Amino acid sequence: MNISRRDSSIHPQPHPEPSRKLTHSFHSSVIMADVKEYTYTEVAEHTDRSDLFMVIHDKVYQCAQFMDEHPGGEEVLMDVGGKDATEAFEDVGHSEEARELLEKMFVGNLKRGAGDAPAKSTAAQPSTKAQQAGGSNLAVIVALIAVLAFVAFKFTQ
Ligand code: HEM
Repeated sequence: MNISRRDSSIHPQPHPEPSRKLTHSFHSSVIMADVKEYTYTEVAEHTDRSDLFMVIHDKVYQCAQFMDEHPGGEEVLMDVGGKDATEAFEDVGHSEEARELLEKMFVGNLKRGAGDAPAKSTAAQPSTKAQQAGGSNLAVIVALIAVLAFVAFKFTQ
């Protein structure tokens, strides 16, 4: 009798805190596992008006239900069906509202293979920044020339 009571004190019940943490991490991994991954080859199989996938910023969207509603028309969506539409989508300068609509069409993430082209978003960003930097450099040069011309003009008088 006494021995069994002493046994239970040697092996106390586990503290509730770590077990709660374990449950939490278990749930997060279940949520992560729920997000489907598509290869480019899989995305390219969905090009029908009634089943149209497109990739924007490495996320895959099912746009079939949106064809009639798109303010830019269905043709532009058909053109990028089964492809990476990041450039086309960003070139138009879509609003925040358009980006919120995208969330409802999300079906999974793009799984980029070794032979696949790199993300268009990352390829486009440096050139845009370089262009912006080039533009501001030009402004500085023009301002310098204006100041030098003004100083030269003052000297000649
Ligand atoms: C599923 C992805 C897309 C969604 C959710 C979407 C959503 C929208 C929305 C809400 C507008 C109204 C203006 C705005 O709020 O920005 C719009 C306009 C437009 N979209 Fe899209 N769009 C998508 C993909 C595309 C693609 C791939 C193109 C290709 C070029 C495109 C071309 C246009 C054009 C040209 C307009 C302007 C229409 C006008 O003002 O006459 N969109 N889009």
